Amino acid sequence: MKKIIIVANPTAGHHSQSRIARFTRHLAQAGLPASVAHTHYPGHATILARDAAESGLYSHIVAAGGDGTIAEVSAGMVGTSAILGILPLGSANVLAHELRIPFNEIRNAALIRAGHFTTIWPGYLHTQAGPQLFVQMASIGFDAHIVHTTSTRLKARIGRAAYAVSTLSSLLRYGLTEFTVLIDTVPHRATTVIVSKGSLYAGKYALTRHSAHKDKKFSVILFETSGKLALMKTVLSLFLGRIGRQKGVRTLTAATVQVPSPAAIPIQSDGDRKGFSPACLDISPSPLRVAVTPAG
Ligand SMILES: Nc1ncnc2c1ncn2[C@@H]1O[C@H](COP(=O)(O)OP(=O)(O)OP(=O)(O)O)[C@@H](O)[C@H]1O
Repeated sequence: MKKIIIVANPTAGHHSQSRIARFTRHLAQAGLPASVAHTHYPGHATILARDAAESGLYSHIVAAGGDGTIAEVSAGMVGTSAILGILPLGSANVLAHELRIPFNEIRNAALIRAGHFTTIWPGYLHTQAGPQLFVQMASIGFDAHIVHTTSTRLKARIGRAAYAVSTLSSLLRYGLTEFTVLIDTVPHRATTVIVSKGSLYAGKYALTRHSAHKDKKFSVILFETSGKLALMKTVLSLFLGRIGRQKGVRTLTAATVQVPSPAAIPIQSDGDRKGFSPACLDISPSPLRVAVTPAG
């Protein structure tokens, strides 16, 4: 009989030993023996997930954390037959909202037991630091500056509200730079680019109408605005769910995105800082199986 391993990030926003213990207990009651491996440093989740996938002992590898933990676990198991489970214990948990993963441990354990999964195609971000898998979205420009300047301490204290603080200070301080972005090799000019697999942003805000998780494509949202006032309106429209109708914003579909600019434009993926441009983004050559409810 195959087992379950839970890769838990103790630094994730809503990490909870008691919730993991309850989840493990419910899995055991359903006849699924589960063990827990805690991460000790950034990137450790990839090593733990890779070892688990290569051992062939586990049907499911569960990422207990937020989008950053899910991305690191996914990087270790993408292309294998193991199924990714998600126990949403992060700050924003965008992928979990997107795939309608139960936040309740009892319902989540039942979902793992039922064995349903969907197949998604994650993205890869290539920078000077090497290739890094992302599951939900990456961005270059203003949006990434927010992530770069969000205080880890404040995030630990007030959770997602720390991003609101950083958004306001970034609106005042970020020097908007226009750069060239190649979308499926076609050049465009923008001050920010959001490259998204999903349809949601920062939790449950609507970014696009269509989720591209099951496609070998991204949704690419270009901010063509160059003034601060226009940027403020764009940010407001994002949080009001009206970004699709905002002047100076364009949504395209693509399989590759390149930002050749050597001008050190900030980059983030799945809510974590990922250095600066130049960068290239493409679709993972192998898919990922993710445990979901039949409706998810
Ligand atoms: N033991 C650890 N010590 C320090 N950092 C860690 C450790 N384990 C993982 N990390 C790092 O923590 C980062 C943040 O984790 P994660 O994204 O899951 O939580 P979050 O930021 O609260 O959630 P969300 O992305 O949903 O807002 C990960 O990208 C990972 O690199």
